[in-house]
Amino acid sequence: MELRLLTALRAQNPIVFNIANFVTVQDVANGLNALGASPIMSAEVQEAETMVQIAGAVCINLGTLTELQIEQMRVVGRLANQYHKPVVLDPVAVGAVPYRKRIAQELLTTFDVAVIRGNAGEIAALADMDWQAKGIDAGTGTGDLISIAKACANRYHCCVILSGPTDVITDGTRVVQVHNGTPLFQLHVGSGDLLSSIVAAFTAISSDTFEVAQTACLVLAASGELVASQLTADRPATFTVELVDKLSLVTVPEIEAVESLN
Ligand SMILES: Nc1ncnc2c1ncn2[C@@H]1O[C@H](COP(=O)(O)OP(=O)(O)O)[C@@H](O)[C@H]1O
Ligand SMILES: Cc1ncsc1CCOP(=O)(O)O
Ligand SMILES: [Mg+2]
Repeated sequence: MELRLLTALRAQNPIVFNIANFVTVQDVANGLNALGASPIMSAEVQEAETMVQIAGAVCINLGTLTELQIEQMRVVGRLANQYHKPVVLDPVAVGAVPYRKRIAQELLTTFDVAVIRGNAGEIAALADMDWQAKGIDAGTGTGDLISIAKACANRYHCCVILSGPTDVITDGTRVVQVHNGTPLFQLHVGSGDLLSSIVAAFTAISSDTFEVAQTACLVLAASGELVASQLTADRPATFTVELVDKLSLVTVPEIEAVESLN
């Protein structure tokens, strides 16, 4: 685990170009900004090349995809590969909506991604493994999460983050699990979207994708855990606001004091 990467991210303030969804776009922008990255969002394919050129990394989120946005994703993904900018894909609800799964799998043949970040329902769907996803949420299943994450990583030749109560990070061979977090994340729509964009921010400052994926998971999960530990009741709105503040203020020693991974 390389928490020095958080210090480096705050020093470098990398631009993260997000093809976002209209549900959580501002949460993602504010969370990235608070952490120390520099978000930019765009829905116009005509400016795709400039966006990719100025960005340190790209995050493509399928949350509210449209045919127009899918074409933008194709163009941006190819440009990101051309300019050697890492791409993080957030395959929102591909386990619940066959159309989305088809689009995600088509995109994954169109350009290379550094990381796929999704919940169990989404990662299982991309790996064509049994799971019962529920809308945007993980849903339920009996499969082994590490096997599912590895299968996805090996199928698409990238790092995979299977997020949830425990985040499973794998490059298809190596596995690290981050046990930090809080159930309050499940009451905050946009937690996963924010994590995917934070992963992208870290990929902009280090080429060790497996390392940065773990670090990003730890930073967000530990920040949420620290916020939850100070709340006197499960308040979803307060958690959301406090989380953004914590992303701005959290220190490496604070994270080290609570980190739980194996
Ligand atoms: N029950 C939980 N307990 C602790 N942390 C959680 C829990 N559910 C999700 N998280 C955390 O919330 C963040 C978003 O993950 P997840 O909820 O899986 O994404 P999504 O919102 O895309 O379904 C991750 O940092 C994850 O560790
Ligand atoms: C509710 C919803 N619908 C389409 S995208 C979206 C937000 C998903 O956010 P997250 O996956 O981070 O919970
Ligand atoms: Mg999600």
